[in-house]
Amino acid sequence: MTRVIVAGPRGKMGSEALRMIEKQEDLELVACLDHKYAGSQVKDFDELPHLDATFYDDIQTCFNAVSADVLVDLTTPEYGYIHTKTALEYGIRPVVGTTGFTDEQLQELTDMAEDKETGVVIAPNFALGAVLMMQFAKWAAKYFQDVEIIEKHHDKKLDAPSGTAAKTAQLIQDVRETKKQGHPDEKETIMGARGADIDGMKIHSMRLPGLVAHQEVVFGSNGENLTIKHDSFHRESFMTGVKLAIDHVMKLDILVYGLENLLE
Ligand SMILES: NC(=O)C1=CN([C@@H]2O[C@H](COP(=O)(O)OP(=O)(O)OC[C@H]3O[C@@H](n4cnc5c(N)ncnc54)[C@H](OP(=O)(O)O)[C@@H]3O)[C@@H](O)[C@H]2O)C=CC1
Ligand SMILES: O=C(O)C1=N[C@H](C(=O)O)C[C@H](O)C1
Repeated sequence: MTRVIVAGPRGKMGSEALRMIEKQEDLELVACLDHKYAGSQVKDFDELPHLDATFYDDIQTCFNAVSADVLVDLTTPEYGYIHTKTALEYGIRPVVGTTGFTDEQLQELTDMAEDKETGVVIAPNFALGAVLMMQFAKWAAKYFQDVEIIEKHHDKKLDAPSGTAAKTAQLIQDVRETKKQGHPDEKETIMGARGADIDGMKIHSMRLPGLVAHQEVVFGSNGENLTIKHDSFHRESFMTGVKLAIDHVMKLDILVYGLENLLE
């Protein structure tokens, strides 16, 4: 039995994670970390599963009060980072879905995990289709140098570009040489019109009510375009990946960034 704490239990992803955990015979929810409602039980909330697990609003109090194997963090960039560091200090293995960490923060957490020989999984996207979309994009980038990433999310999202878009760009960078795309003399008459720039490739972030999580990676060459597209229509799409990450993190002693590293 793996004992799990969920941070962000009332959120769109956190509540879905509670529903997933409730269905698993080998996972036990032992506590929740929120910044509100300390002392409440999960079952006190009508919209959450009928589970006996206490809400804590202080991470140290929480970690001192309960024995846990894994912290699943689905909060905000600011707190996700603090939670991940604190979990490592307590020897609790973090599974992090929270996006928006800087490269420096990711490096610091990587070094800390190695130093403590404690497993961490940070996955910018837990949906298996999205992981495949990123891998296909990396493959295509070997043959198509010009690429633009268009990510579309709900308008409650805090970070831009999305973690998935940033990870996709990183995977493409692994195989693509720096190239400034578009006309060499192009000028933006409205700032930002051409999107964010990574080594000359562009990322465009759309935020609209009604969207969940969607991305297109569009490659261009002479007389042809290749579009690789993924849509998450429901947050259930992320839960197979969350369970996979919980199972794997128990066997790891380093930080793994990206679910593709856990797939056969
Ligand atoms: N890796 C993946 O596959 C996916 C990752 N994400 C990422 O997961 C994160 C959460 O997304 P989502 O569920 O949509 O966001 P929500 O805003 O719906 O949920 C975040 C929750 O965290 C709570 N929270 C805020 N601060 C704290 C804190 N200090 N301690 C504990 N809880 C806190 C919020 O409470 P309150 O509302 O009261 O402030 C809220 O309930 C984001 O970073 C998002 O990008 C999302 C989908 C998929
Ligand atoms: O905030 C979201 O919703 C999502 N965040 C992740 C990201 O930033 O890529 C994963 C998915 O796109 C949904």
